[in-house]
Parts: sequence; C-alpha cells; structure tokens
Amino acid sequence: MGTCTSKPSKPNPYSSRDPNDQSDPSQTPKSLPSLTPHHNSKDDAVSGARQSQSQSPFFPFYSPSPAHYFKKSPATTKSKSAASTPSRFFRRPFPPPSPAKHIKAVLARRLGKKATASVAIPEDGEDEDGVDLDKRFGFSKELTSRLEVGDEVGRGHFGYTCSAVFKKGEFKGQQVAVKVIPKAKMTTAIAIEDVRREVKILRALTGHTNLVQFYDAFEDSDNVYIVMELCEGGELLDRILSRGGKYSEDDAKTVMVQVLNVVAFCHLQGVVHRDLKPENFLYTAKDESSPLKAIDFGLSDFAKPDERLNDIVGSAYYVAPEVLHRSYSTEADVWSIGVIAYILLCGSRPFWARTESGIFRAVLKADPSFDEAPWPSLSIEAKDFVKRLLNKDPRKRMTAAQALSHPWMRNYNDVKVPLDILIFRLMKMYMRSSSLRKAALRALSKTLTVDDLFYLKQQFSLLEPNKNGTITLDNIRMALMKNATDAMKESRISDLIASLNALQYRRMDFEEFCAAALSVHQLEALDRWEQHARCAYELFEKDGNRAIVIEELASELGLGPSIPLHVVLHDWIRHTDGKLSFLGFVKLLHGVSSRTFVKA
Ligand SMILES: Nc1ncnc2c1ncn2[C@@H]1O[C@H](COP(=O)(O)OP(=O)(O)OP(=O)(O)O)[C@@H](O)[C@H]1O
Ligand SMILES: [Ca+2]
Ligand SMILES: [Ca+2]
Repeated sequence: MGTCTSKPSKPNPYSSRDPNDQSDPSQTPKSLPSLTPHHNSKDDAVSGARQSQSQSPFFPFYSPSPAHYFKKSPATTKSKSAASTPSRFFRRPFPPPSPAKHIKAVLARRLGKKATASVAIPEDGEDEDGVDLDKRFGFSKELTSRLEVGDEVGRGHFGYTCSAVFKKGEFKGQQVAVKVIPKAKMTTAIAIEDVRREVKILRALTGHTNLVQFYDAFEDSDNVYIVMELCEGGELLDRILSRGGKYSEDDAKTVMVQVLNVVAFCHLQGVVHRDLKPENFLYTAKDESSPLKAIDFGLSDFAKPDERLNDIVGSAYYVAPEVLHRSYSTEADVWSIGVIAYILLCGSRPFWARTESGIFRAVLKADPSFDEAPWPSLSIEAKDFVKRLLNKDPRKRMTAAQALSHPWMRNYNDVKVPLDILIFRLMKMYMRSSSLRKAALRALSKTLTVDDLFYLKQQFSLLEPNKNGTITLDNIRMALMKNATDAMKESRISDLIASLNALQYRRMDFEEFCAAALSVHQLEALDRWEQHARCAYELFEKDGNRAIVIEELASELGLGPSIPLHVVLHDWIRHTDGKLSFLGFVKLLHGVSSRTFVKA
C-alpha cells in the first residue's frame, strides 16, 4: 500500500534515544536460517522460481512485497536466476516488507479498476478528492502527562511501537508499549476507519490470556497512540527463524494451542483478525515458556452471522483462497493458522513463489507438499491436522475450536476446548430444516467416530451446566454470555441466539445435538465420507425413509415454483418404491434451496 509503507520522516519526539544516533537497530541485516519453500504445484513458473543457496544467499521470508520493494531490494536482484536447494539462508528484507493491505492493490491491478469498484474502496494512499477527512478520534489528549515514552521497540507499515511507563494513576510505574500511528498516513476515510476499528476491537476483546492487553488510546494532532501491554520476548517469527524453522511436534503444539485459543475466542466474539502471521504474535518475555500474545488488530473486522466479508486484505503467504475470491469469514483466519502450523513443523512455506501473483496462484491451485523431509517422519496426526487447516474449501476446513480437539492436539497438556461459534451456525440451519432432513442428519450422526464425538461432547458439556443430559435455549444464552465481550454487540451474535428461538419450548438431548451440530461439509472432506454416507443411508432406510412424491419433496426442501421439479428431482426418488434414493439422501443432507438449483 502506497503511502503506508514508509518510515516516519521525523524521529519519535518522545523517545529518549540519542537523536544523533542515525542507526536503526531494526534495519540491521540479519542472516537467518533457511525456511525452504516447497509445494506440489504443477505450475512450472511457480516451481521454477525456487532459489539456490549459492546464487541467492538472501531472500525475503516475508511476503514478496509490492513491486517497488522488490526492485529496490538487493536481495531480490541476486535471487533472479536461481534454482532450488533446500538449505539456503535468508535475511530480512529491507525496508520491512509485507504490508498487509497491499494485496488489494495488487488484485486491483490484476482485475482492473472496474472489477474492484464494487466495494468502493479507494486505493490506500490516494487522497479522496475534495473530501475533508476528519481525523479526530475522541481519544484523550493526555499522553505526555500520563506516560513517559521511551525507545522504539518495533515497527510496522502503519506505525512504530515504543516502550513507555505510566507516570501516574492506577497503573503508575507500569511498563507498557505504545503503538504510534501517524495521522499523516491516514489519507483515506477507510484508513481512518481502520484505526478506529483497531482500537475498538482491542478495547472490546482484551481479557484473553493470549491477547495483548489494551490500556488506553490517546491522540494529538500528529498521531494516534495505542497503549498496551509490553511484550518483551519478540515476535514468533524471530523465534522460528532463529531455530531454522525446526520445531519438534510438541514445541509446535505449544505455539498452536495458544494461537488456536485466542483465535477461537475472537471468532466466538464475531471478530476476524485477517492478518494472522508469525510477525503478529509476540512473546511476553525472552524465556521459551513465556506466553504468546496476538497483536495488530489493524485489519480486523466484525463478522456478523451469515455475512461474508469481501475486502481483500492480509499478507500474501497467509491469505486464504476464499479471501482472493472475495467472500469469506472467520475460516480465513484458520487457513492462516494452517500456514503457520506448516511452517512450524517443516520450516518451509506451503505456498511460495517469487512474485505475489505466483503466491496467489499457488494458494488457489497448488497442494502443499507433505512428501518431502521432514514430513515422512512426522506423525500421521500432525499431517492430518495441517491438511485439515489448509483445506481450500472453507466449509470443509476445521474451525479453531475443532483444531484444539483434533487428535494431534487434544491430549497435549490437558487442552481445554472453547465454545465454537460454528455450533450455533449449524444449529440454526438444523432448526430451520424439514423433518426429512433432520431424520437424514440423525442417521448420519449415528455413524460418527469417537474422534468426531469427542468434539461434540466437549461442546455439549460447555452448553449443559446442569449435566442432566439436555440443553435449553437459556443454557445456550448463558454459555454465550459467560464468554461475551463488548465485541459481540457489534458482531450481533445475539441475532444468532434469536434464530434458535424454536428451542424455546423444548430441550435438546445429546443425540439430537449431534445431528444438529455436525457439519456435513466437513465430513464430506474425509476419506471415509463414502462409508459414512452409505452407512447413514442404510440407517435412514430402516428408520426415516418413506415414499414421497416430487411435489412434497420440493416443499420439504422449500423449492420455489420456478424450479423445473421433475427435471432436477427426478434422480432423487427411487423409481421402484418412490422413496428417497441415495443421491437424494446425500443432497438432502447438504440442505438445498432454490438458490442451489439456480446456481447449478
Ligand atoms: N505490545 C507490544 N509490545 C512490544 N512490541 C510491540 C507491541 N506491539 C507491537 N510491537 C512491535 O511493533 C511492531 C509493529 O506493530 P504492529 O504490527 O501492530 O504495527 P503495524 O504498523 O500494524 O504493522 P504491519 O505492517 O504488520 O501492519 C510489531 O511487529 C512488534 O515488533
Ligand atoms: Ca504487524
Ligand atoms: Ca497492522
């Protein structure tokens, strides 16, 4: 993104650092151990872009940045005509790359202005003609009287971060971090709104162990200041690089459990982070066992139930395919966690190319490699875990809470599985389904394995405080309230509860809960899907299948009069006895609507 990539032109006026000291510690080139890219792309342009150590000792680990970075970087010039070897060295590109939002700009160039005009987002960096931007945030102006601001501790594209100490008040003496975001960089209404939202989300979400604690926000005519907990242990990225990307499975789990916990929490609150990457997780202290904290909610947004987001934001290596397709929600964060998990376990990036469009092509088309070392020596569970996070279909991808109950994770240090927002979405769909579909789902739920049931049992018990084997609408409301932050108001999670109103006068037992909260799409992604479906159909045949005429089936499915019923539903009914065929059964499980047929 154009103007948001440069460093502040003047030194931090609050820093006690020697103003004559021209050196910038963040810019000292570091030689870093290799993070080898590998994937199974059949695209020669992509695989041919791998680099050799001899010819390319330096290569940015970060996203290949916008073209202007690439042209300037000596690292990239060196890497041009190289072939692949696994053990080369990278160092950090210079200046810091991977501005999060630039993906939008790159796609705008690729698709042409017209294609992106629908979202009416001016390119960042472009001034909005004739519009006087209101850069007042309503934050306190008392920064200097409340805090003594010290040295710079980190830097991003939108801001830089300094350490500071509270001079007075309830936090007197407390060391904190202050992220300084220059107002000069807020050149569009969208950019201003982003900063407003970053503060709003941080303020609302604070309280989770793995989320940086927010203290306050200030402003003056030049900057916005976000005061938060100081994390002195550095970025997760630096730890990965210093280890050469080699994490034992247990060490990777220690990272994953924290990342998944905070992301499951955000998703339950209806917040999607949209920029999950190792740079945006900080350790509170230098020691290995210090907790990890999610930071940088600069691209985060509220994801209302049933709403799809469409801004193309994120960082290239970590961006989910559906973000590139401009229709996504919380699942996109889980993809990014899958990329992080892949990197932790094998030290390589799953989707890699020399150019940004090459990375996007790989994200959309290529399957990451699980054949090269060290994958063959890793556990089957570890591979399954990563594959289920990196499913290209967001409906088939695990959620963060499901990932915590995956066999690879769940026995690790007594992992606690948090409430999963997906449960509410699925229950809502179930409550609105026809009795025929409910019977089909019930049959399918009888085929679930111990692993599948583990997750559902955990979720059920989170909703069932009385342990009497049933849940009510009140129980659900209470469970959500127990976990609620202010963010839920904005993301309208209460609407979800309202949509479960049909539960008001009855209870749901575990058996029905399994039918209501199972995801057909996720089961379909498994190798054993065919077995599940066949077995469920047999059960359905014994107990649920009945003769049905096409018109009745259409009304069960809620199909409108515009659908040529006899054409589309012909194969759904068995001609011998007029009952649902296997095909009809599977279609029914998915839940269909007139829209399905219109699309087809
Ligand atoms: N609470 C904190 N404690 C210590 N350092 C921090 C803290 N918050 C941020 N930093 C440092 O400042 C850097 C920039 O912060 P942040 O990522 O929030 O800024 P940004 O301008 O939004 O960056 P990006 O270019 O990634 O969007 C971080 O990578 C980190 O090194
Ligand atoms: Ca960042
Ligand atoms: Ca950011």
